[in-house]
Amino acid sequence: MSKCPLNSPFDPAEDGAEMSFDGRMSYGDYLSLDAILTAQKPLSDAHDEMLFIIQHQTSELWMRLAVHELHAARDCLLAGDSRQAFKMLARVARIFEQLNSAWDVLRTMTPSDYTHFRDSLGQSSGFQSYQYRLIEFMLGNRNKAMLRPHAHDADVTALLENELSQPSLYDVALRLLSNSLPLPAQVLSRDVSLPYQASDAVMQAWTTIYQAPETHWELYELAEKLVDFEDYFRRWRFNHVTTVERVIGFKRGTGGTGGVSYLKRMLEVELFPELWHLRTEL
Ligand code: HEM
Ligand SMILES: N[C@@H](CC(=O)c1ccccc1NC=O)C(=O)O
Repeated sequence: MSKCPLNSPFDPAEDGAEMSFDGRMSYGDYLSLDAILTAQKPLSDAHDEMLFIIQHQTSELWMRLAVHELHAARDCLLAGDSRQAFKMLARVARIFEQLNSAWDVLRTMTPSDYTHFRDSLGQSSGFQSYQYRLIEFMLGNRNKAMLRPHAHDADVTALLENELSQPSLYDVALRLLSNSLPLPAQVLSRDVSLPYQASDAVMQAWTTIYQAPETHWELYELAEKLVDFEDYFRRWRFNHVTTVERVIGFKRGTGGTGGVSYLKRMLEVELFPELWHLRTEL
């Protein structure tokens, strides 16, 4: 007679599942779940504040991985290991795709829901996300004014300043490009802590790559990986500003900026300008 599953439920221990974790590392130990799952501390009674907190915390976790991958990708490019770097850049693009999908969850929060706890946020804002700023700095969108909200935190300031002292991912890409096609000295020895200025000579060089991809395959692949990433990054910015307009309209931001007007201005930022402009020339 076959056993009835309801009368004698399956015991995974019979299948070898470990059931005793006294003194042994468990799933929760390895992942530090005690710390992560007790880090949600709503300041109001509003139901949606939990959504808001978790949305931001998960975004910061994905950004942590993006920083890890971007660091490694830049190191690989500097060491001449482009293939590894391409893998990492592809992953960073996927991370941003993940962040883009996540807006759908936050968009279930209506303006009325948000007003129940917006005042509790004080003057805090995503504008003060140091990981977001680090990602922008790593990619090449460098603006020293963005250090100021972090002046109260010496460690974060040091982290961001250290990043500004190193060539950005795009600076490294241009150094690789210059190994195959000559670039002006002012591009290669620029002060990397300053914002990047688009250059005709760089656009000419990238245009040459795109006109004969098969003879410059690695540089072509690198360029397309960068464009692919910027494509996802632009979508993130667009999703953000659209969600913000939907939730707070044209109110000023808690961080003190004009809100939607500031975020719309950021939509115009080009991380890898020549890689977009060359397309008109092909
Ligand atoms: C209802 C949801 C949200 C609203 C109303 C909102 C609103 C705003 C506003 C108004 C700004 C401009 C700065 C200011 O004055 O505050 C801003 C900046 C920012 N927000 Fe959000 N935000 C939302 C969700 C998010 C989420 C989920 C993230 C993910 C981490 C995020 C990350 C950022 C970042 C990184 C900036 C700085 C952007 C830059 O400087 O280019 N925001 N947000
Ligand atoms: N800047 C938002 C507040 C906000 O969104 C926020 C506040 C604290 C922590 C993260 C936030 N998210 C993104 O800016 C606002 O003006 O309503």
